[in-house]
This record gives sequence, structure tokens and C-alpha cells, in this order.
Amino acid sequence: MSHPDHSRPWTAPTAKARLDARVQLPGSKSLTNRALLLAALADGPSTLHRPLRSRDASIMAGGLRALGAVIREVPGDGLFGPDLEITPAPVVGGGAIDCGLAGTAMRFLPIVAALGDGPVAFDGDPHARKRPMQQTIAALRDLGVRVDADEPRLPFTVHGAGEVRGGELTVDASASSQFVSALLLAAPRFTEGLTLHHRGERLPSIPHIEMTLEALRQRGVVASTIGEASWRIEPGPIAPLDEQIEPDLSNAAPFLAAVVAVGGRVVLDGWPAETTQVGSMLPALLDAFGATSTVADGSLTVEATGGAIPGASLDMHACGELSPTIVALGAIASAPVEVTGIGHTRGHETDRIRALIDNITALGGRATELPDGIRIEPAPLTGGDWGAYDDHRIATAGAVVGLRVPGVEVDDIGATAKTIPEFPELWAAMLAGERG
Ligand SMILES: O=C(O)C1=C[C@@H](OP(=O)(O)O)[C@@H](O)[C@H](O)C1
Ligand SMILES: C=C(OP(=O)(O)O)C(=O)O
Repeated sequence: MSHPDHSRPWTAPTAKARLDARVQLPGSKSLTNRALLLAALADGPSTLHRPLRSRDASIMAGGLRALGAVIREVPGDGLFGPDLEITPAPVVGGGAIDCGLAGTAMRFLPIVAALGDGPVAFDGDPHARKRPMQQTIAALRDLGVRVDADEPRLPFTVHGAGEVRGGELTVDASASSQFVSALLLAAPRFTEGLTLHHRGERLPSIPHIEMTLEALRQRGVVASTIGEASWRIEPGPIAPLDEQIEPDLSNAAPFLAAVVAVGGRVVLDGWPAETTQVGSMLPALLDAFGATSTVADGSLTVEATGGAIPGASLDMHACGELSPTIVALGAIASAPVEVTGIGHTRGHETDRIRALIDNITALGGRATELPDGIRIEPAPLTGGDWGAYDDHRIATAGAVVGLRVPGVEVDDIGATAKTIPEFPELWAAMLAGERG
């Protein structure tokens, strides 16, 4: 698929007719980046079929290469690019890793670097330097690993000493579940494994921790939940695995929300029978907005009338990554919509609560900040600028609003390159009613 120049403002297409489309989406970011990391630490080569190809996935692969792994492209079925073959090697230090804006890279890779034998310098995009990192640095220091950091955030240098003993550790993962996942993923390689406890005011995105545990178990690691917010990873080898990556169900959110906005029907192919992705919550979320979702023969079908969008009050602490799309529906709903449990998304690619409120308000909408969320009151919207703030999900939220509001100009649709570089083409194909 070609990638036109998306550096100029992108006028979100307004839907002219009810949808009738079949959509196929690229691989999951969270599954791809876990599979890459575990393959790099495994005791034999692995192949990933249909991995995600995007900025975050390249950053993870590049970081693992800097730490010694050999990752090469091999021919696949070509749906969204080649497959990847990963050959592990002992973790080496001495390099530098640019984490871009990828939370998975900036939280997961420093723990892998600690297994190596020398310094690894970590940095990222300007906004990455604002994302919460103090728990990564504190956890490494508690594990006896030297970290040089002027501030408790990027940039910093991890000094691997060839071994991490592990044992028992407590972290506060209130700001991101990724602090927990990072430690669990590397823990089979700690001499004593790891007993990890979270102690803090909240724990967001628990399904992503489940995804981490499941990815470990699929590779023969003994990984268990031993309390409300405690986990145990036994030390031992990580088995190689040839795996087909599921489509990114979180990136399905705007495509499926489009049905609620416009009416008609979208069929999403490759819907897994079982999954640890938070996108599995989308059918229930969209049904709360009057849609009807059915799963049959490996596809999800979402249908809706395209009439007035009802109000809803949703606690999204488990699936904050889906909240920008749901807030976008709130902006075009006919009754108040409240999304709570998403205070931690202030530390995502941008402060998502601020970005959504500013964008909706700029179009004439009425959105207000709650201690841990957003409330949107119905108001007529007019076209205007929609800032992406380097955030793929804020950019695609603008696309959803633009389905009903003519003249929504997303300033940087290229932000979608973080996890779905094909977004503008796939969006246009859905609106054209193309059958995939
Ligand atoms: O582990 C992962 O792959 C992710 C965990 C979640 O992070 P938070 O717990 O910071 O929300 C999620 O929002 C992010 O997109 C991906
Ligand atoms: C929060 C997200 O990303 P990251 O992995 O950078 O934290 C996201 O994709 O919604």
C-alpha cells in the first residue's frame, strides 16, 4: 500500500452514505512488541507472521537489534508486509536506543538492557521525555542495577552488569500497567525469577498485564497471578514460538465506531475467537451506543441505524487506549457521555484528556474535565482544526468526528504511523464501501 504525503492537514471525509464495508487491519502493536521481545530472549529462533509494521514496531525491533538480537524480514503472505524472523543472542550493552514515543519500548527495553553487559543510553521524542518513567528507574535500582538519570524520566543510561538476581519487588504502576509488564517479560531471565507486587492508588489496563502473562505462558514460562495485584514469574528458558499476530483490535475502534456515527454495517475480518486484547471490549462498548455486534466465522459485524447517538456513562480504566474513540462518539452524541477511569491517559502520547477537550471545544462542543475523565454535553459542532498532538488515537478520533461534521481538519494524520500507517487509505476504502 502506498503512503501519500500526510504532512499537510487532512480533511476528515464526511460520510455520504451508510457504510457497507469489509475491513482487514494490520497486526496488534501490543502483541507484536511482546512477541519481538520474548523472541529476542528465547533459546531459539522464532518467526512472526503478519507482525505489525509501524513506527512503534520498528522502534522495538531496532532496540532489540541494538541489544544483540538478529531480526530480519522474510516473505510472508504479504497482507501488510513481510514476516519477521528473530534469532536471539546474548544481550549486549554499549549502544543507544531511541524509543520515539513508544511506551512499550521505553518501559520494556530498559529491563532487557539490564540483562546485558554494559551501558545502554535511552532517549525518545520530546514528548517521550514527559511520559512517566520513574517506576522503571526505581525498579531497576531496587533490583541492584545502576541507572544514571538527572531526572526521573528519559533520557537515562542503564548499566547492565551481566546478571539480574530478581527475587521480590514492589512497584507503583498507577501511571501505567507497562511498568508491571516490563518486569514480568524479562523476569524469566532473572536468576531467581520475580515476585512482583503493585502497591498504588489504581492499576490501569489490567488486560495488558494478562496479555503479558499469556505471552509468557505460550512460551513455556511459569507465570501466575498470586494475589490481587501480585504476580510470580519462575526463572527458566523462554521457548521460541512461530506465531501469527492477531489484527490490532484497538485500532479497530475508529472503524467500528464509524458504524455508530454513520449507520450501516462494517465487517471486521480476523476477529479472534479468544484474545487478551482490550479491543475485545468494543462490541459491548458500541452496543452501549445502540449498535448491534455479532461474531461469526472469524469476523465481527457491527450494525447501527446512524440515527441519534444515545448517552452513556462508561468506566474505561481497563481499556483507556479505547477512550479517545469513545470520547469522539460522545462529541457527536445527542445526550451526555461520561468517560471515567482514564486519569492515567494524561501520561500517554499526549495528555489525552486535555487534547480531546481542547479539540472538541475548538469545534464548538461542550467537554469538561473530570478528576479521572471527560464529560461531554450535546452541542452543535462546526468544522475546524483538530490537533493530533503526535497521537495516533487523537488523530483517528478526529476522523470519527469528521464523519458527521464537515470540515474537520486533522493537522497531522501522519501521527497514525505510530501503530497504523495505512490508516488514511483504509479509512477511505471503508467509506467507499470496498469489500476487502
Ligand atoms: O502493554 C501494552 O502494550 C500497553 C498497555 C497500556 O498502557 P497503559 O497501562 O499505560 O495504559 C495501553 O494503553 C498501551 O497502549 C499498550
Ligand atoms: C498508550 C498508547 O501507547 P504506548 O504504547 O505508547 O503507551 C496507545 O497506543 O494508546
